[in-house]
Amino acid sequence: MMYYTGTEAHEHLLVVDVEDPSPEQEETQRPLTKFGIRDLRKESDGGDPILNGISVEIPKGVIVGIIGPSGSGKSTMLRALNRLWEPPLGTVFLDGRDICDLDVLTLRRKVGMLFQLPALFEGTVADNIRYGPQLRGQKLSDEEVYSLLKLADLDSSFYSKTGGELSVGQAQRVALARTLANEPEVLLLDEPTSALDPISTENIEDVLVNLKKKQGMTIIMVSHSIKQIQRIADIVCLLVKGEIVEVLRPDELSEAKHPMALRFLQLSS
Ligand SMILES: Nc1ncnc2c1ncn2[C@@H]1O[C@H](COP(=O)(O)OP(=O)(O)OP(=O)(O)O)[C@@H](O)[C@H]1O
Repeated sequence: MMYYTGTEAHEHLLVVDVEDPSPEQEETQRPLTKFGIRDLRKESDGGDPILNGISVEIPKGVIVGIIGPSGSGKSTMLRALNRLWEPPLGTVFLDGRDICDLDVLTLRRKVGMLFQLPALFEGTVADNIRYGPQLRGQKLSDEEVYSLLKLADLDSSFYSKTGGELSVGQAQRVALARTLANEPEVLLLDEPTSALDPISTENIEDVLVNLKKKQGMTIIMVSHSIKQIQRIADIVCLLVKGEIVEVLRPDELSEAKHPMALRFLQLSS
């Protein structure tokens, strides 16, 4: 199924082939663009570009991989999407609305984020999962906690465990379940599996692909692993020196034309 996701005036026009959109998405004729990112710019104190005019349309219900050399601005770009960092220039639109017009807590509920290392709060896994809804005065039932655990591929025995009893991979899945408890529409992931072993990595990748397929979740993931991006992403944005220099499908990476992007891909493969 093809989704045309750009505008004529825009630098990056994407036609994305999305497999298996959920039936709900088909029925509601979903809006095509989740994030519209316009000309994000930031210079370092020395005048070097950190973000050098990032502009891209991010479609709904796809996994977008963000790759590029170290220091190219991947994390900075990601953090701009839920206002963990505010760029001095440029605009981010979520469903067509400038994210600066949204209440920041509402924004962060809609746009959840997961980092490289999971940081769980004190208390049990269930306490962690209940935390976000509780802030809004909502108490999750045991069944709701179990179903969030299941969504993150954890069985019910994790309910009353504490952080100290978990492996890093399990803790990352609990952190994911805690984020999912807020019912986000978008997940931002900053190298979520780089501290995990291959089995835990595969578990997380499976969960992410299921979230996309079953819930139409939009997932934007920074990764250093080209192989991982090739396994799960629908679109790849290649950043070099604060600029998106290529937007490709994972199977087109060898066709990258930008010399530094090509070099990066060759060295990383
Ligand atoms: N608020 C800031 N002020 C000044 N410099 C910053 C700021 N945020 C990031 N930088 C610098 O911008 C550059 C891009 O950083 P960023 O962490 O976004 O890159 P990255 O591509 O995610 O790198 P890595 O792959 O190593 O994690 C780095 O040189 C960083 O030191």
